[in-house]
Amino acid sequence: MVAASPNPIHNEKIEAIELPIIDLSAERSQVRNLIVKACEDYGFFKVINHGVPQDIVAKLEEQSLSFFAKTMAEKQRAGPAIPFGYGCKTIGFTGDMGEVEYLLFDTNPISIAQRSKTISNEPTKFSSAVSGYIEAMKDLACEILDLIGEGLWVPDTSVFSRMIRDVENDSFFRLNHYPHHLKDCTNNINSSCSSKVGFGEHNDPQILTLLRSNDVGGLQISPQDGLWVPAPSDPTAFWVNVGDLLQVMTNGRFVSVRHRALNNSSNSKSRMSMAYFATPPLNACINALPEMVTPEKPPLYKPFTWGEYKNTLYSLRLGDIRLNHFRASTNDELAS
Ligand SMILES: C=C1C[C@]23C[C@@]1(O)CC[C@H]2[C@@]12CC[C@H](O)[C@@](C)(C(=O)O1)[C@H]2[C@@H]3C(=O)O
Ligand SMILES: O=C(O)CCC(=O)C(=O)O
Ligand SMILES: [Fe+2]
Repeated sequence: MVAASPNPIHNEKIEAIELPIIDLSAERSQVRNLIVKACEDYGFFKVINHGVPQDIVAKLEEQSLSFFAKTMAEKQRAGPAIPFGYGCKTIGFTGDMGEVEYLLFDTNPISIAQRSKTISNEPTKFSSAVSGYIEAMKDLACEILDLIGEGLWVPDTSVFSRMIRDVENDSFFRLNHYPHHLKDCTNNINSSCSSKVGFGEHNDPQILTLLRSNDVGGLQISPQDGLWVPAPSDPTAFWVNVGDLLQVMTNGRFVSVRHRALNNSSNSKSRMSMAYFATPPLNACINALPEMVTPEKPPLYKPFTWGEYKNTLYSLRLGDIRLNHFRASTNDELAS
């Protein structure tokens, strides 16, 4: 079924496919199999009954809203996002732009407390809302990663979550705000110019992302070239994205999901999203797990550390397929 959603780019198909929804309170053996299937089919799924207390989310939403409602001069006190701080319209360092403003953090509570002094008039309140949310996201990410370890039947089921629990983990956290553009808006909500790219298409580089938004949609995934599938907003749930590192560790069995966020000017309200990026330590060696490699399926990628990957990532454009820079040589290439 082709949906009537506004499409910013011609020759793209927008299709309303039902994306996997996984109830984390269901029986464990069933949950882990459903998660593995969703990671193989889409690299993307929604979790419900996840056990994250609603007040943790509500506190952060309130703090974020009051930050984004400030004047530009006040917001800029949070410093440019190089790489952490406040950013408006520019994404990364290589010229990418989008209809978005954001705050990017590392997940160390001390640096969050420090940065909060430039963000809020009530820094302790802001910092405890961000750190409390990050702690809950870390637990949820580790629980999902343990289920993945079990579902893949690897002998060490904590192989993924251990990297995130490591004190040296390099996880990031991001608050995105997509201001609605009433001035651009005509009365015709089907107008093709009513939708702009908020956050351009890309793959998340890390292991796993947990994404939560308010009740304003805009997120889309691309399971194949030229096809976009809306991921409807659900403020009570989390969307889970497989990132590049999990694709490498599963030797391509799981897919790093291509996604983007549109800023739809026909919305009466701004979209706000919160993204936790579960990331290993800089010195963690990223390689296909031995159980994922067979003579018929040799490693698809060369081993690298997260630090090496991170350096490459900042030198590339948002939409680049970064993993192409780490492909293992094929037998044919070696022979030539
Ligand atoms: C253009 C860029 C922004 C980004 C770093 C990069 O050079 C390429 C990857 C981008 C991305 C996408 C997912 C996350 O939002 C992010 C924090 C990340 O780890 O990689 C962003 C980076 C960013 O905004 O700094
Ligand atoms: O806001 C969204 O829905 C997507 C954000 C995103 O993909 C990101 O921050 O990496
Ligand atoms: Fe993303």
